[in-house]
Amino acid sequence: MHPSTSAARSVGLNKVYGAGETRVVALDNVSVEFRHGEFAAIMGPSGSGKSTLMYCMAGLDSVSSGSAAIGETEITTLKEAQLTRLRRDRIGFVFQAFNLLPTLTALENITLPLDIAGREPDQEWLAKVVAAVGLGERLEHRPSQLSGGQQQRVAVARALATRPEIIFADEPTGNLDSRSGAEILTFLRNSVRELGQTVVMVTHDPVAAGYADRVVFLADGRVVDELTAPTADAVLDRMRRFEAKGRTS
Ligand SMILES: Nc1ncnc2c1ncn2[C@@H]1O[C@H](COP(=O)(O)OP(=O)(O)OP(=O)(O)O)[C@@H](O)[C@H]1O
Repeated sequence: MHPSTSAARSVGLNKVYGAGETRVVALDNVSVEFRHGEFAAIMGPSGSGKSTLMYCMAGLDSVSSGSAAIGETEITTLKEAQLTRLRRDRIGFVFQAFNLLPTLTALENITLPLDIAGREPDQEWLAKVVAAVGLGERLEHRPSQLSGGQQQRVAVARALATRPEIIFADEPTGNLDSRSGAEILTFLRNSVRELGQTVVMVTHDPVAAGYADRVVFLADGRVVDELTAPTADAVLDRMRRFEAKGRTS
């Protein structure tokens, strides 16, 4: 889509929570770039700053200093209303909890962001997304009539419906068994490969990270490494090294 530009970028990003005794440096000078058409994973031990990085880069949380951009738009200086619009129009989100509306059907949940934005759906695109979700007749079912994996597929389709510049997914397989998790990861993988989407996913799981094109590793709020074309084994091996280092330092 935009091969030469980045989909999201941070430069020298810092995020500090609290003050005095309770001060926590969640992000320490993080510079990272996610390219258009890339499926990237963010990994690291618990508390390393993965969710904070995602939230700051997606304009869901404020930064303490440094810069964060979506495409060419610097987001740290935007006013709340502008940020809301940017999130609505340019970003898709998938969370660990599926966050579907219980009174709407699966299909209505998928098209909800378009309705909220008052946008006419791109019918061709929507048809592709709906076909990719693979729910068939269950599209008319309500979330409570769907399995966890099916509900999360609806949530991914909802994120795709507006054809956002980038999708941020926070532990999208965290609530799923391994088979449903694999379906979601394949769906995300295909949305990048076949539909040209850009996905950044926070995960704990080396198997999930193995679906990505690239893994960025965080430790203590810093980017400490990255791996291109990762396998689950290579990711696990890297994680073990950081954890061993953490114990000795
Ligand atoms: N709202 C908050 N107030 C104070 N400290 C916070 C807040 N949110 C996060 N932190 C702290 O910032 C650090 C990074 O947290 P973050 O949730 O980004 O880590 P994570 O790598 O996503 O962890 P996990 O894998 O356990 O979800 C942690 O030390 C955490 O305790």
